[in-house]
Amino acid sequence: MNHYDLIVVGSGPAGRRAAIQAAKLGKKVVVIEQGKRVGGVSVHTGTIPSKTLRETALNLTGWRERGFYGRAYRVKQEISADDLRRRLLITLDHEVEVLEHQFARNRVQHIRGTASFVTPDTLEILKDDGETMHVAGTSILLAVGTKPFRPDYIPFDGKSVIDSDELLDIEELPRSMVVIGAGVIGIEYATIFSALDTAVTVIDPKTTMLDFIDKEIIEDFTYQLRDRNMKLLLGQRAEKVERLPDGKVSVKVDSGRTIVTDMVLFAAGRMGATESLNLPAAGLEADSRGRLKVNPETFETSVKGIFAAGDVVGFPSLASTSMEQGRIAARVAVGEIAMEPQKYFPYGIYAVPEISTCGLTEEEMKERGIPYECGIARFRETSRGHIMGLDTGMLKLIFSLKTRRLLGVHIVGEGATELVHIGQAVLNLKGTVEYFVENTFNYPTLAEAYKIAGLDAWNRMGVGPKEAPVATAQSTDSTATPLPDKPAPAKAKLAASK
Ligand SMILES: Cc1cc2nc3c(=O)[nH]c(=O)nc-3n(C[C@H](O)[C@H](O)[C@H](O)COP(=O)(O)OP(=O)(O)OC[C@H]3O[C@@H](n4cnc5c(N)ncnc54)[C@H](O)[C@@H]3O)c2cc1C
Ligand SMILES: NC(=O)c1ccc[n+]([C@@H]2O[C@H](COP(=O)([O-])OP(=O)(O)OC[C@H]3O[C@@H](n4cnc5c(N)ncnc54)[C@H](O)[C@@H]3O)[C@@H](O)[C@H]2O)c1
Repeated sequence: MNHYDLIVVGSGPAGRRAAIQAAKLGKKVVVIEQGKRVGGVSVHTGTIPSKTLRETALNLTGWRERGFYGRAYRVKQEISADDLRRRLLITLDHEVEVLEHQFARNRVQHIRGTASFVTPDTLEILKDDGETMHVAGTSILLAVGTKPFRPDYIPFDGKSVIDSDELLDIEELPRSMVVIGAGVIGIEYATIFSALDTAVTVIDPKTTMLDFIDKEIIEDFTYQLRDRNMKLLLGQRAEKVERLPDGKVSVKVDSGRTIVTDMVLFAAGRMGATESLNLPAAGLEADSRGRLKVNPETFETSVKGIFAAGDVVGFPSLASTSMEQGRIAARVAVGEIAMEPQKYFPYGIYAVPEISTCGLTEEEMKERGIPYECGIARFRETSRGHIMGLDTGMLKLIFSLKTRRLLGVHIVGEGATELVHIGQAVLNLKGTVEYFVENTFNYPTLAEAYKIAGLDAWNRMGVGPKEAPVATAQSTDSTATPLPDKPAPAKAKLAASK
């Protein structure tokens, strides 16, 4: 039986980062992956495919040009499912190739098969041909990710009633679609299909959506969705989903209405993929959603030497944070010091339009009783916005009145997921409103919105109380009142507890 310094189960963002980090430290590492190709949910059914689909949809529809040429403008009149898939396959091939090359040049071994515990330090690997083998490790990292939640009352058939993993295999673009679940996945796909001219209805039992985003941003976003005729049935429950003989699907909603549609996408959360691991053999137990509990600083489970990282540990369940969790877990597992991650990480929601956010929302400022001021810039006020034909999009900055520090950045509109990093850097480096007022930005750019929003807030903030540390654009830890911690340390530390 082969023995490794670190065995990694799963080759998604958490697993791949962990494996390469441990290999760079000179350790003997193996990655066990049950999928046909390495990359995990992120490469094959999640992040990369959905973002490629979005980019293809925006390009083929000419979405970004409609500000100039009107809503009827199209680059390609008839867009088929094959048009969308073509670009997807090329992108995924590149992703897998890069990953395989990284593994090869860092001498990370890769075994294809499903791993399950025999003892806390030994795993059995079941291969496709039915053969089994065993491997032992000084440490084991579980980076097994998640699977879509598929309740029994939904008649999934992979064609007209599907989950988000199946969406990439559809044969035809639906003319109408009901999306059940207004979470990140539901909203991203609902808005992408709406951009493709599918008539989309979103149903969610909650009366609000994407509650972790600043309310003013969600109001602007919601207005844009309604303006292009998307139906948002919030506070309503899809009670019964039935496939009809003519191939359509009927969705009965508890408000009394019944919607007949070409396709239903069920996107109401995901479950930790821990079923096949035989956790009791390792002395571990998952929660009711298949997730594992870890120490949020080390990512070690309750069993010494067994670590878990990525979506399987729950919130925030992002590819970006999963990578960092994997890297930290690997360093701890092989006995190296792991630097604590930066306090604030961004969320990027790749809907149409994009939303991105970092730091505290206005609602959180109020809850914590922090006196604040906001600055807002609309993209249509920027020259770059004029050049791009943008009539929507906004950036909102939130500053503490006491320390003048930036505490939140919230963006909806073109380029939001890239633009947010300027705000993220200022947040983590503890910069004040003066940074935006005194800094020169490239012109014409959308980044100029930071200057406009900064000035907007600064004009209303006055000079502030004498004791406020406003002398420099970047206040230091010793002079500034520390940024209040978010209540959930797990969020700040990239780990889960929700
Ligand atoms: C539709 C969608 C869109 C998304 N978009 C974004 C986005 O834009 N930005 C972002 O940051 N995040 C996004 N995410 C989230 C992101 O994909 C996940 O956070 C990320 O993939 C989690 O990485 P992971 O390493 O935990 O595991 P995963 O990527 O889930 O990979 C786990 C791997 O483990 C393997 N595995 C499981 N059990 C076993 C076993 N017993 N033996 C061997 N192998 C096993 C699986 O086959 C899988 O390949 C999206 C997710 C979805 C579903
Ligand atoms: N851009 C990104 O970063 C990105 C994109 C997609 C997914 N993700 C990650 O993937 C994870 C899963 O996303 P998700 O959207 O599936 O889950 P979610 O937990 O974000 O949202 C689930 C939604 O479904 C609703 N819901 C729950 N049960 C329901 C039911 N029975 N019927 C109807 N609606 C119901 C909930 O009210 C909620 O609004 C998220 O944690 C997210 O972080 C991230």
